[in-house]
Amino acid sequence: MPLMELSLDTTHEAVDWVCTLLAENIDMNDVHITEYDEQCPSDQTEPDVIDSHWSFTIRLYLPYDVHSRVRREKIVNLLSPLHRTGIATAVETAVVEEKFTGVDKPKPLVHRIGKKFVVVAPDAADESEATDEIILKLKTTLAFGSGLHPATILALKLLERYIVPQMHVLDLGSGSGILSVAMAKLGATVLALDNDIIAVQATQDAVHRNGVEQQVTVIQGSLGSGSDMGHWMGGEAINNVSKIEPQEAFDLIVANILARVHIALAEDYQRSLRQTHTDPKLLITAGFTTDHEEDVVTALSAVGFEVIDSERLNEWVALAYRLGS
Ligand SMILES: C[S@@+](CC[C@H](N)C(=O)[O-])C[C@H]1O[C@@H](n2cnc3c(N)ncnc32)[C@H](O)[C@@H]1O
Repeated sequence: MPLMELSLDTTHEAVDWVCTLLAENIDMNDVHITEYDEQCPSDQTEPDVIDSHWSFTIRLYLPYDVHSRVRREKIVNLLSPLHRTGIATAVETAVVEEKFTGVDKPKPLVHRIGKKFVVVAPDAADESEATDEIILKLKTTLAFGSGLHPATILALKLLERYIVPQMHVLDLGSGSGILSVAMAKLGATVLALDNDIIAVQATQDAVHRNGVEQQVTVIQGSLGSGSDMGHWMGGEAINNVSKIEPQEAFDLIVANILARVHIALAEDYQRSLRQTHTDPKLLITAGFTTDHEEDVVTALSAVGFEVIDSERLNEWVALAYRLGS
């Protein structure tokens, strides 16, 4: 039976967003994402700037029948705001006999991040990991964090430098669970908090899929005053959000979250880190662009955090801090 193929190109910043919109409406098994620039050698580490505006091609397939036009309209309408704001191309339509007519069948997306992380398809077979590789398997869900967004990439690059085995860490705003799984695979024990139930379920799925249940606890909750902040997309209050009181419990906190949340939680971060004789108290913040950097750093410096490292990709920035004693 013929298929209707819809395709569009999109950016690093928007690819998660496109997937989130699609996941709500169609079976993600019929969606294929390929990196735009396949010339990039697989052992190349992430560049600081991505030159090409378009980073990914997304193709999706629908049955070609009497309902196709309506289905197509729905998807085009869904994605048109992204096209209007210049972060996705218009949707192109073709009727094809089989998937990937006229193009090379995309290989499953394997995305290398930093020196160690490799994001693979959610159902990829368990292969023995090369000693220097850490495999992350993630299902596409409505939760943020496929590993393709710059903020996630930058957070992972800092985590691979600062996580050491036996650390106890907090992942605030765990989304898809990608950072929690990565930290567990680096040897940490993790408390993963998200105030959104969809993200909590996605994190639980990622934890099971990657076999790190022993190391990661997942709770629908937030840290201190973060529990009263409501949903990040709309701000409305959310029920059943547990409040984790800030008390000296963690060796490191990572939060890929909006700048205003980092600013509001500066004191809660500070009170949640524990003193050990040997290790510094560490914080990693991501989720904002350089225009918010000064405000975030000012708020965190005021409670004793000192910037010790950074990662940048286009206008996105992630910072690592040490808390002075
Ligand atoms: C940008 S996503 C990050 C997902 C993932 N950690 C990553 O790095 O890709 C931010 C997540 O924080 C969650 N979030 C936003 N505000 C929050 C708050 N006040 N407390 C807890 N979670 C929050 C959102 O639901 C969302 O899943």
